[in-house]
Amino acid sequence: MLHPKNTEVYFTLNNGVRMPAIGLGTANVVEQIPQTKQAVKAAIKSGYRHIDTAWAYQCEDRVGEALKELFEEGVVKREDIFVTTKVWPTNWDRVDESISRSLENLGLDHVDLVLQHWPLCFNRLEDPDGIDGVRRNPYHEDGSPHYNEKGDYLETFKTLEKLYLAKDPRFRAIGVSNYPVEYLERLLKECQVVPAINQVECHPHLPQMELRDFCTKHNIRLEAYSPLGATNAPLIDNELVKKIAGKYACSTQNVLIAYHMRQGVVSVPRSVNPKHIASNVQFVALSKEDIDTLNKFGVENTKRIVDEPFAAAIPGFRENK
Ligand SMILES: NC(=O)C1=CN([C@@H]2O[C@H](COP(=O)(O)OP(=O)(O)OC[C@H]3O[C@@H](n4cnc5c(N)ncnc54)[C@H](OP(=O)(O)O)[C@@H]3O)[C@@H](O)[C@H]2O)C=CC1
Ligand SMILES: O=C1O[C@H](CO)[C@@H](O)[C@@H]1O
Repeated sequence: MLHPKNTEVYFTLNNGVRMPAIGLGTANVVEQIPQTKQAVKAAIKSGYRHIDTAWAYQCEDRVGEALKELFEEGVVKREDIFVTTKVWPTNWDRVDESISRSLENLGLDHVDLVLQHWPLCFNRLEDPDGIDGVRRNPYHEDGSPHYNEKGDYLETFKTLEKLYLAKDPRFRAIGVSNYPVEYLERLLKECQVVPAINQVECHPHLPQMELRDFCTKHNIRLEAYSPLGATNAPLIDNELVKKIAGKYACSTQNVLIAYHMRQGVVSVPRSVNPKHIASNVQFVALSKEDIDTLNKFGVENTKRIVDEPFAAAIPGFRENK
């Protein structure tokens, strides 16, 4: 039986916008930021039609340069691709400006999706080495996060909602990231627009079963970040994933991506290696039984890999640290 490539699979969001099920992640480690442009070009040429970026990744300009060249070369048109950007917690009360800044960096007149990056409000500490002169991750001298104590994390989504309802042409859909169930419950009580996406860490060590069920029930699509286990892709050496990959004669990377695709979850594996980028598109018809096995493994061996001390205020993120 012929299967599509991962890049040919699309999911429909709750407002009717179609989103490619796989995208290229661009949260490159600092030394690799200059490689972002060639990674985006390699991805689009391998069939990807979705780029996941953010103001905080300091590479929107490089994503933009790649897209500009691809448009000029006639490889793709703007309407063929899906671009996501995000509003960082230092910009929690400057949503409008943050979106404009991202568009300026990207050289685009609109993105497809804007996410609230984290349900947090940071103080803006001036820092010449920061982003746009502001420290990205602000901490007090004692190491505690520099939260804006008067800030309410939901304000950011409420502003996105206001712009969305006013038909702001700068984006087509809005969503959140790193929202646990209790924050989504509050959001659904206080807002009219249901987020199209909740982008969270998700992989066989963190299957997010409760959050996934909640999102499915409320028509919020889950999107998996760090699908390979973040930098250096540690999950590609997981013994259970290796065993399952053996059954399908595919790579463990392909199983890790299929795990999401087959459950209706968007995923955004990052790579700056054109061979990896191209190989990550191989579709695997992972069976329900194998997905259940991976989910059971995650429930019994739950492990959050991405550990951000600034996330301490969010329920479920750092209680055991
Ligand atoms: N909303 C949020 O708070 C967050 C969002 N994200 C988003 O999710 C994306 C993905 O998550 P991220 O944490 O970056 O990590 P991933 O789980 O995507 O893993 C990235 C690592 O996997 C390696 N890799 C990729 N493909 C292969 C392959 N085929 N074989 C071997 N190694 C491979 C990459 O190395 P190489 O370059 O050498 O291929 C890189 O070291 C981010 O880039 C970002 O866009 C991530 C974290 C938080
Ligand atoms: O999106 C993001 O990527 C970085 C690195 O994992 C993290 O701080 C942020 O949420």
